[in-house]
Amino acid sequence: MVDKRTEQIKELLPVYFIMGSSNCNGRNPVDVLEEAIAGGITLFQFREKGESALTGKEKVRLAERLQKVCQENHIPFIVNDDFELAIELDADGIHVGQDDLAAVIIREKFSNKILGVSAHTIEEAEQAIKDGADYLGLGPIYPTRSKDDAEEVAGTEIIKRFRDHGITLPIVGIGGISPESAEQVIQAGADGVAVISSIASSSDVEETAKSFLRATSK
Ligand SMILES: C=C1C=NC(C(F)(F)F)=NC1=N
Ligand SMILES: [Mg+2]
Repeated sequence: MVDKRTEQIKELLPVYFIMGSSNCNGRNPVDVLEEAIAGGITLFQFREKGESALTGKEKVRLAERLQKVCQENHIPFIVNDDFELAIELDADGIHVGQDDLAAVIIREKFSNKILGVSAHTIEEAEQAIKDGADYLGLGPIYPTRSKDDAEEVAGTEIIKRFRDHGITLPIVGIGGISPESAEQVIQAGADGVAVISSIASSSDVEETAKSFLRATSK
């Protein structure tokens, strides 16, 4: 059964750029996002994390500025973890991990929005599907420098295993993915790659985003 919602979500996942102020090497995150969009990213997640992360009003103001760039370019704006912020901004969706607010609660309050869930086991994936998740984030596929409390490196094997188990929900791989390794992530059965530092800290953000788009176009 070809589900329309699933197809719509799959079209958003090929190059899923994730970023916060700490990923931009001191550059203006608005410029970085504009360049990434010019390079063809298909989805954006605001993830303000790390010791230098903005908080309170400053975080909201940056989120609003990045959301505006996304709206001007018809790129959905997803918020990581922070449900209050997602509601306050009327974001297009939210991404939560296993230690964040339960997906089932979010699904109730944030009904027709995009809901992404990080999963490391088949059980977590099946629970997320029951809770109404639109896509799963699987990883870290390769060693990552963007998340200091990442689970152990899974390799593209995790994607194959979930697909072989019969998980058909859209999947995006995350963790240390480069333009060179992106194709293997797609070949393993993912619908896209989620990228933080390879794009955000690139010396040519637009070109790097373009190379991911080429690597993930089926
Ligand atoms: C920890 C994360 C894992 N996966 C994803 C996504 F790529 F969106 F699925 N985002 C996160 N913030
Ligand atoms: Mg989280």
